[in-house]
This record gives sequence, C-alpha cells and structure tokens, in this order.
Amino acid sequence: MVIENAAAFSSSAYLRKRKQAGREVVDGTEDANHLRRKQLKPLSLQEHNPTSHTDSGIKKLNGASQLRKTNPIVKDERKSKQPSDDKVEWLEKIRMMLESHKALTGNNGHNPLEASRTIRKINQIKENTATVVEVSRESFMNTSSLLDKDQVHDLESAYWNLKERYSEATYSLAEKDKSHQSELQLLLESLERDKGLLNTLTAQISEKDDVYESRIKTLRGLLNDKDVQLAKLQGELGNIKHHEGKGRKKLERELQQQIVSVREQIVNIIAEYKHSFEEMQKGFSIRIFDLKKAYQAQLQENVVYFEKRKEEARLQENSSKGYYESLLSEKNTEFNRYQQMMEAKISTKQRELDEIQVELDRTSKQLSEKKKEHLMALDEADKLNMLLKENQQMVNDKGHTSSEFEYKVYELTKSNESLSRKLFAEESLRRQLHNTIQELKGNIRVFCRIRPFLPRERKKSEEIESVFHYPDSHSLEPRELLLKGPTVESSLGHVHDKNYFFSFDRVFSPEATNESVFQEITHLVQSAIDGYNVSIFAYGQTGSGKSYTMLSNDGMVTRAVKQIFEYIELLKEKGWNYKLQGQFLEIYNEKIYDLLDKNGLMQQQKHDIHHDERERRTTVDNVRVIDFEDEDMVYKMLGKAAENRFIAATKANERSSRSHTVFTLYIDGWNESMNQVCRGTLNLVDLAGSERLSFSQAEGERLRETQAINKSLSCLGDVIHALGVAAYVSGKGKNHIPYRNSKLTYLLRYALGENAKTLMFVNVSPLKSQIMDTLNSLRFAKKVNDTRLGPMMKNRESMSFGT
Ligand SMILES: Nc1ncnc2c1ncn2[C@@H]1O[C@H](COP(=O)(O)OP(=O)(O)OP(=O)(O)O)[C@@H](O)[C@H]1O
Repeated sequence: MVIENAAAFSSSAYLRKRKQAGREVVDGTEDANHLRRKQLKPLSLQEHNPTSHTDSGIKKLNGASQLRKTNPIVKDERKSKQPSDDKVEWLEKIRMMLESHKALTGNNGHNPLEASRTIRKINQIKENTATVVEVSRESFMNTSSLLDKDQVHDLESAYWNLKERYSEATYSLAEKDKSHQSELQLLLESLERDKGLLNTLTAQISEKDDVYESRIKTLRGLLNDKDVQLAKLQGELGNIKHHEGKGRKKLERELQQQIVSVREQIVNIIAEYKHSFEEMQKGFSIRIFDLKKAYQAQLQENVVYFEKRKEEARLQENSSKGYYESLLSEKNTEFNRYQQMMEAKISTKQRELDEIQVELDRTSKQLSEKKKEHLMALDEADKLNMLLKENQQMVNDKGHTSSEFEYKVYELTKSNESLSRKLFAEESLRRQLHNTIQELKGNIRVFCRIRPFLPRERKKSEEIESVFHYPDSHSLEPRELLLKGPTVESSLGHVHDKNYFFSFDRVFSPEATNESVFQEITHLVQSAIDGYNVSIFAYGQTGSGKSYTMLSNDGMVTRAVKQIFEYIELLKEKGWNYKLQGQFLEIYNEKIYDLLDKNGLMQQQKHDIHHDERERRTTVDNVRVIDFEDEDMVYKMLGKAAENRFIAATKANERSSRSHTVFTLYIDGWNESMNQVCRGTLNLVDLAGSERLSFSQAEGERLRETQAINKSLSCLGDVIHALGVAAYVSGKGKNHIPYRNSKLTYLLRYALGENAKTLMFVNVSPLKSQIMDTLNSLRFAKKVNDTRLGPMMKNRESMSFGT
C-alpha cells in the first residue's frame, strides 16, 4: 500500500505536472509577444513597480529553503545535486535582468522627457511667431481700410494658414510623443507579465518542494513504523529464547521470517524513496533548465526590441524636430516677405487714397459752391419774376405801352431764359458730379446685413450663441465681418473651429434699422432719377431677411418710391417733368409671371423679353405697366402684387421663397425748354432662397424648382463676374456676357452692365445651425464684391499686385 502511493506520486503524475509547467512557460512567452503585437492598453508608469514583484518572488523561495533546512534527509540529498543553489542563482540572474530592463526603459528607451522638451521648444517658437503674426495682423487690421479687399483677404488667409500649420505641427509632435509613451508602457506591461509568470513558477516550485517534504515525512513515518515493528519482533524473538520446548523453534522461525520480511519492506521503501527522489531531482533540473532557456530568450528579445525602438525614436525625433523647425523658419521668412510686401502696398495705397480724397474734396466743394450759386440764381429768378409781374401790372394798370417798358420786359424775359439755362446747366453738372462720386464708390457694391434673432429663436439657447464678430464696428462705415465657422477636422485629425474673414462695402449688424440701411442706398436711387439703370438685389437663404429688407412697409421699395416722388417734385422748378411707370414680375421655374395681371397669372400667359439696343430698354410681352401719379398708387400696386402672388402659389410659402420677384420703376424725365430727356430704371429684386439645395433628395416639381434656382443664381454670379472681366480687357464689348443663360439675367440685361449701377444685399441669418448656408451666401457675395466696375476700381486694380 505504501509502495503504491509512493510510486504513484513519484513518476507519471510528477512528469505530467512537469510537462504542464513546461508548456505554461512557452504559453507565457507567446502570450507576452502576442500582447505586444496587439498593443494592448498600457499601464501607467506610476502603477508599475517591478522591484516589489521580484522581491516577493525571492522571499517565497527563501521560505521554501528554510523549510528544507528543518529536514536533514532532504538537506543531505540536495546538497549532492545543489538544486536550491541553482534555483537561487537562476532567480538572481532573472532579477538582475529585470533590473537592467527597468534601467533601460527608464533611462535609455524612448525618452519622453526629451520629447516634451522638444515640444516645449517648438511651442516657444510657435508662441513667439504667433505674437509677431498677431501684432502684424493687428497693425494690418488698423490699416486694412487703406487696402483693397483682396489684399486684406490674402493677408488674412496667410495668417490663418500659418496658424493652422503651427497647431498641426504642435499636435503632430504631441501625438508622436503620446505614441512613444504608450509603446513604452506596453513594453513595461510585457515585463510586468513576465515577472508575474516568474512569480507563479516560483510559487509552483515551492509548492512542489512542500509536496516533496510531506512525501519524505510519510516515508520516514513508514520507516519508523517498520523500525518499531522490527524492534518489537526482535524483542519477541529475545523473549522466545527463554522459552522451552518444541514450539519455541517454530515460533523462532516464524519471527525470523517476519523480521526478514519487514527488513525487505524497509529496504524496498528506501529504494523507492531513492528512486523517486532521483526522478524528482532529474525533473526539477530539466524544468529549471527549460525555464532558464525560455526566460533568457524572452529577455534577450526584449532587450533587442528596446534597443531597436530606442534607435527608431531617436531618429524619428531628430527628423521631426528638424522638419518643424525648418517649417517654422520657412513660414517666418514667408511671413516677413509678405509683411514687407504689404507695407509697400499700404504706402502705395495710402498715397493713392490721399489723391482720391483730395479729388473727392475738390468735387464736393465744387458741388456745394454750385449748389449755393444755384440757390442764389433761384432767388434772383424769383425777384426778376416778381419785377416782371409788377411791371406788367403797371403796364396793364396804366393802360399804355411804352417802348421803355417793352424793352424792360424783353430784358427780363431774356434774363429769365438765361437763368433757366443756368439752372439746367447746374442740374446737369450736379448729375455729372453725383455720378462721378457713385463711380468712385464702384458700380457694383455689396452690403451685408445680418438679421437679429427672432423672439422664437431666443428661446433656444444653443442657437443664440453669436457666430459673428464685427472687427471694425467702431468705424463710421463698418465693412468687416468675421464668421466663426463650423468645427472641422484637419488632415492630422485635429479638430478645431475655422474662422472666415469677409469684407464688403458695408456690413450692417442686427441692430441696423431699415432707415439706416436706406441712408446708404439713397444715392443710388438718386442715380436712377438722374437717368441711370440701377438694380438692387437681395440675396440670401430663406428666412434671412430679404423680404424684410426689400418689401416690408418701411423697406427699400417703399422708401425709394417716397424719395423719387419727393425729388421729382423739386425738379419741376428746374424745368424737369417726370413720368413714373412700374411693373411687378415673378420668375418661377424659369418662367415669367405678371403679378399685376390676375387672369394672365392663372392662365399662365406667355411673356417674351425684348431688348431695344438703341434705347437700352427692355420690354416684356403681355405685361401690365402701370402709370403712377402719386406714391399711394405704388403702394396699392404692391399690395395687389402680393395678393396675386399668394393666389398663384399652390403652396404659398414655399413658392414665395423659391421664386424671384422683380419690381421695376421706369423713371422718364424731360426738360422742354432745354429739349432734353433722361430715362432711368430702378429694379428692386427679391431673389429666391439661396440655401444649398440638394438634387439627390428632390424630385418632380421640387427638382425643377431646385434646378431653376441654382441655375439663375449661378448665372447672376457668372454675369457679374464676366462684366468685371470685360471691364479690364481691351476691346470692350467683344467679351461675351452670358445674359441669356437665365431669365433673370436676360430680363435685367441693361440693368447689369458697364453703365448700370448694381447693389447686392447679402442677407444672412444669425443662427448657428445655418452656418453652412451663411458661409455659402458670404462666399457668393464675395465673388460679386470682388467684381469692380467704374474708374475708381479700374484704377485700384491696376495698382494691385498681380499674382
Ligand atoms: N432686420 C430685421 N429686423 C427684424 N426682423 C427681421 C429682420 N430681418 C428679418 N426679420 C424677420 O425674420 C423673418 C424672416 O425674414 P424674411 O421673410 O424677410 O426672410 P426671407 O429671406 O425673405 O425669406 P424667404 O426667402 O422665405 O422670403 C421675418 O419674420 C422677418 O420679419
């Protein structure tokens, strides 16, 4: 029974366990490699404490040795093969390797301190450069009113571009540093696992020692039992020797046999013990050898890997540091060059603007002198008229005609005629000067108007965050707008807000009233009275305030009509008479509708456009043109047009934002005594909503509408652009202007052109959710704004740097 137990413990079971332990080592190594390859989440440096694990492993081993010291048999047997020393030595080696790994990763692996020092350095350079950029930018912003929009825009773009590159560079360095650190952590984690495995194995070895100790104990117990049994038998044998008789011999033989058997058993137990002990020693040595080999391979691999990473990190760091430093210095040089260029431009512009200012002052002075003279002449004419009347009265009263009186009447009539001519000449001069001033301002102008938040929008706190800044709001004529754009992701995955800078002829913040806006267009209305073709457009997405600006009760249309009637009344004194006529058309799906003809509207009457090249006038077939005798007639007509528009629409609200309306006032004046005529037109256009309309989701009627709106708005942009190009190329008129590409541009052919004056309102919403539409509208308006017609702008263009 005892022998069976000992054998079962010694051979197969132990060998099976040893094999298992061997496989665990291999698995452990593979596991660590696998983890490294997979780059699992690293431990933080602070969590890692390799020394404590190593120490605890050694402590356990010492505990096992201690146990062995209490057992003399084990001690003697082990001394011959020295397994315990071997193990201690091997563990000590592993501990040293771990220590050297720790030192390697802490001091010589990829050095995070070095990387963060590099980042700090780069940040410092970046900060310095950013300060230079910021200071320069501010100084440019202060002088930006002296620059044209392209230059300011270029400067702004260069600035933002530079800023973006800096932040990308910084971000990239920080990312690299992060990835190095995480790799480092991963390696530390791998070591941690190796140490864990080592501890487990150490524990297993100790466990085996314990089993071994208890087995020895059992064998010793058995031996003791057998010794006792033997002593007892020998005692019995001694006692029997004193007995007499026949039975003694037999008893003696039996006892002798039992003693021999017990001795044999003892010998077998000792042999079995020796055998199993040798087996265990052999197995233990093999296991130690295997473990040693596996760990040495593993540690060697780690050392090679660390060395390689260290070298890679060093090379990478050197190259990226060099790259960003050279990028920064390149940008600095570029910026300095740009700064010098802009300074040169500023001083040129300053000189040019000074000259223009002098010219404007001179013209304005001339104008006010003429006005004074004109008023004095009016006074004189009144006095002479009075005198004439008095004289005629005297002649009538006295009932006699004297040649003296006739002569006086003749003289007075003559003088009256001369005064009328003078008045006419002065009015002509005023018109000429007014036009010169308008041309100096540019024949295409763009005003940007941001509508206020509506009461219902104020309830949504996420919407009322302001997306606009007004950099020159302190100025009398604010022109600049900064849009805080949508959040974007750079090519390096860096997420940030993008800002867009725009500059227009005027920027009206949400507080601006229709009255203050009209102040800025009153000169254009005056030009229409003076005989020019003037168009005022409202462009913008649905709900951005186009109709409010143009068609509301105190909007541009109402105010323009009022101004025209008041002025033509004044002109009567100067011998000018005027006839005012108007039409109101709607363009929907590239078809024209007459909003003043309800029946024609319902029957979808056909309206063809005709152009009279000589008169530079456009007429449309089957359209009602109303004669206006007073302001009220215009307002009634506007009311009727709004009513008919509503009736014509199947889905009233949608159609109103998806069609263009064109209100045209024909202003015809004549001066009989001077035999002069002047013919001006004023077009007030409320354009269809410019929101980004996707073809993919539209179908049927909606698709047609979308196509029509996109086409006509882009044609409008193309025509304005082509006019801008045509103004600067030689052989004017030869350039093709694509008026025919849409109904809107074809209808407004003479209102959009070299001698015409165009103002575009770009209306934008303050809502954050509509930022992309706002950006699109502002970009379209910028394209229009960049097109300049008129002497001043030609002059400006020739002064700018041609890049
Ligand atoms: N400057 C402003 N002050 C006060 N309210 C305004 C202003 N601009 C627009 N609104 C209001 O905003 C709303 C939308 O304006 P409006 O109808 O003029 O936009 P729209 O661009 O013409 O839209 P649609 O293309 O649909 O015709 C209206 O309720 C209008 O009264």
